[in-house]
Amino acid sequence: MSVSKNIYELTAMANTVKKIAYDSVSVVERDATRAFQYSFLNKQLKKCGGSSMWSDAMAKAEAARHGAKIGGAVNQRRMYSTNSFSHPSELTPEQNMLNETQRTVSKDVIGVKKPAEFQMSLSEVPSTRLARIFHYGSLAAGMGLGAATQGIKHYASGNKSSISMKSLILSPQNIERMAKKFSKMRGAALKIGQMMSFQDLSILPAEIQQILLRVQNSAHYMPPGQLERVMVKDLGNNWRERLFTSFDDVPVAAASIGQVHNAVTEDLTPVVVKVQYPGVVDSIDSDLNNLLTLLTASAILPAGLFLDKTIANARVELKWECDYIREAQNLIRFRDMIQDDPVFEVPRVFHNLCGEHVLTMERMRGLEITKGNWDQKTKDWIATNIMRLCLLEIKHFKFMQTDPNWANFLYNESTGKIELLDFGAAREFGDEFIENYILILKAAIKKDREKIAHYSKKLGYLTGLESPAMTDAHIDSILVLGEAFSPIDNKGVPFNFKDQTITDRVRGNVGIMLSERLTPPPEETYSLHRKLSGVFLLCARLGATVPCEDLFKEIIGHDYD
Ligand SMILES: Nc1ncnc2c1ncn2[C@@H]1O[C@H](COP(=O)(O)OP(=O)(O)OP(=O)(O)O)[C@@H](O)[C@H]1O
Repeated sequence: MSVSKNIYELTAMANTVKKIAYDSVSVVERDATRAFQYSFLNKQLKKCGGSSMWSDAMAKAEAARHGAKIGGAVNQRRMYSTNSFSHPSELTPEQNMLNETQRTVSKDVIGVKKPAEFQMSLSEVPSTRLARIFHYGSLAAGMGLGAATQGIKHYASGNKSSISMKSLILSPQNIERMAKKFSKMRGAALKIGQMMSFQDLSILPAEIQQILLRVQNSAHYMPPGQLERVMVKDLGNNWRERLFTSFDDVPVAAASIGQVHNAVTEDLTPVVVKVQYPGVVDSIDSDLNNLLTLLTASAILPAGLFLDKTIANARVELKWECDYIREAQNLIRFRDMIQDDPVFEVPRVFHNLCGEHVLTMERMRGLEITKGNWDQKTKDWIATNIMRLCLLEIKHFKFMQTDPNWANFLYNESTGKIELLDFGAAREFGDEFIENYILILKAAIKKDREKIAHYSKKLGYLTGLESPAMTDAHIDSILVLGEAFSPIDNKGVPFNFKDQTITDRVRGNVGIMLSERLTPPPEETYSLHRKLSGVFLLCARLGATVPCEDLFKEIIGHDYD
């Protein structure tokens, strides 16, 4: 490949870099980023021996024009670049090597970084809209530069094969970059990660799955001053002395919307206090827009996902999650619904210790269900009950805790109960939706393709104008969903999730479903399917055998009544 071809590809790459960055950043950030790109790319191009498309003079002129802003950007970058949480042992040798390379490369640009380490670390949540735009903008620019650097290295090493923009964008360095930035931003970025990891895992590129996993395992929490401001605003001055016997400064969990502290009330009841990160609620809209631009402009997400609808759904759920008053009401409602159930426990809310951004509830003592070293019988019992609860939520409660994150289910060995957490995204389903959805499920367990198509149209899942291939793919995926519950498949034998291939087979149909679907799925199915697939994955993770057919018969019934 000739030098001019290399330069041509680099130019194209640079244009994409600019597009990603420009689409995502504000005007102020844009100027700084542009100057940044010019000088950096110019330097890299010179290093690899190609003739520079941005001459020194041009770079200098740009640098002079934007000098002050560049200085500001570099300083901010230096300041923010010291937060790191990934442990090198979590990464492959190649990733570690690449990270080392990235550190060397980034030295040129942003100053020296601290070595990566995994621990709960303090980091201020960017809380103003401008600060958040800066972070997304710098991420976009960083990713673009990362891609350009990789491309330059590729050609400079004498490699003549061409390389796709997508593989450059999804380089290990950029994955690391995104995981770190999303963890710092928290809020929308983290939540989207969580949502997608259950809902759309099968259709996301493996690299994105890797980011989501990393982001979910991150552990940043607010510095004391930021925490104090939120607490004073909601609970008043001297809240600590007035309301608690003790309050642990270091949280036990730092999640997407808030962090969770152990505390003890005045009457010595152990509680947890969930404190929301400031600015998270106000930035949902702009964060989501920035994320959407970043992911689509960089071609990271595949086309045809009805992404707008997914994001619109995420927007609603995120706003729910930030509404701690709504979450408290959900906790009370769910606690009431399961009060006679011998298996489940929902924490009690302490109204006098709550506010708009502070939610105090009874501290549960169980252990996350995937973390205990229990015998298979206990695991089967846990999985069976979680599946039972899911069917109860559909048929009887018409109200569902829709976040199937494994951390939201605890098993308390001493009480023999399963404790349920996180009702932020709990939601109601209308009678009509549930009625039609159940009819689809019933048709699925009877393998009645015509009825699946019929009720899918009624529910708005199909328009009736789809290609036969699309209709077949849709019906096949619904049939797969019903398999665990079907008397035809199971004949009274409990379903073994250890050997199931359900998730893989649904994945097989996804390509055609996405490219040929004419209408986005009904809004309710986003959270419902997230929950269902989460419960399936959970049962698989526990290697459980679950009498799904019996549970379905008992709770939902097999007949079209
Ligand atoms: N009542 C409780 N008792 C004990 N631990 C709790 C309780 N509530 C929350 N936690 C701990 O805090 C973690 C985060 O809480 P929760 O899931 O409610 O917050 P969140 O902001 O909705 O988190 P995420 O973004 O992960 O969904 C839980 O996984 C659990 O470890």
